[in-house]
Amino acid sequence: MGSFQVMIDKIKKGKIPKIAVAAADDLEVLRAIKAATEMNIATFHLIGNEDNIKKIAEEINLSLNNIEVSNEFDPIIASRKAVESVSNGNSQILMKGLVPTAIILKAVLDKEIGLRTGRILSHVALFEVDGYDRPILVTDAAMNIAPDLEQKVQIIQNAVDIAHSIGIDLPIVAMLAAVEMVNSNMQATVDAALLSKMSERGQIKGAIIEGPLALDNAISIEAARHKGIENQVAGLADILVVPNIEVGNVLYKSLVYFAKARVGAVITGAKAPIVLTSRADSHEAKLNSIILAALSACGNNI
Ligand SMILES: CCCC(=O)SCCNC(=O)CCNC(=O)[C@H](O)C(C)(C)COP(=O)(O)OP(=O)(O)OC[C@H]1O[C@@H](n2cnc3c(N)ncnc32)[C@H](O)[C@@H]1OP(=O)(O)O
Repeated sequence: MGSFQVMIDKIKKGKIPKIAVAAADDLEVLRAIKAATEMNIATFHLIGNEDNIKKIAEEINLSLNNIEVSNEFDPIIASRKAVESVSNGNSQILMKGLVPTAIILKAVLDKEIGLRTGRILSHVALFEVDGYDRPILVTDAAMNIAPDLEQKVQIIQNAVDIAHSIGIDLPIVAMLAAVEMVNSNMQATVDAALLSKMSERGQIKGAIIEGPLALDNAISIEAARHKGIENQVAGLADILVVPNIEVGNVLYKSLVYFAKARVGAVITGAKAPIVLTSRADSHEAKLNSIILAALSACGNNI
């Protein structure tokens, strides 16, 4: 059974969360909401162009009877209203609809109404890739642009927390770079080596961190052996930590478009989980993200 299916069973044992959706007037968003409603894993507060929401809902046979709808044309204001719905306790999860990522994240980081906790907020995507024997997490493909060493520590911790919540007790974290040796001209390799040593010394707990590793050595035992990388974790990564947003975003989209991987993604580290997918992602990706966020919100670990 796939990891997303296992999560659904777990979510149903807890209190069903309400999700505030910013700029919900989008076909793929509403298709995901319809599926989540039918699975009974979430209720919704939709903020967006009400006429468009009603029109799309009718087209896809989504009943709005038990769904709260707030009319708001402007995506910036819709984002702020959705964030407020979470910060005032009306909703337990925030979801991005048809709005650019930076706009909703600015509302999330707003000092007055936002969802800051003092921790780093970061994006964690969970992929099921045919041919890879385990679910794989990728971080950070969407929020932190060029994290420094201290930010990478917190990004790793956020991803490790998600790994624990889906039942990976001691995840293997691969710090991705272009090469396996430390090269002082490539900051990613320097940070990776430091993080690996910090893990060895117990400064980062709950995971084994290894790096620098190129992608092939992180996910293929054969490739690692071929390059003479003799350790117990090379080729067996559960979490891929990318050096910057460009690498993460390209990896995310390569897995979806070339490898046809199934994906769900959340922003974690905030007061509530945030469903954040690309506007072009399918309704399946949005549904999987709702599932991942609902599991985080209900605190029912697998
Ligand atoms: C993969 C599928 C989905 C996608 O394709 S997404 C597409 C790509 N993603 C994006 O375009 C978003 C990339 N990130 C950004 O644009 C920006 O970093 C972001 C999140 C909007 C924040 O930008 P700004 O509002 O300009 O923020 P800033 O750097 O001036 O900081 C303002 C205050 O917020 C804080 N902050 C920024 N990032 C944070 C984080 N990750 N966790 C916690 N706090 C954070 C920052 O410390 C600052 O705080 P303070 O005001 O000094 O107290």
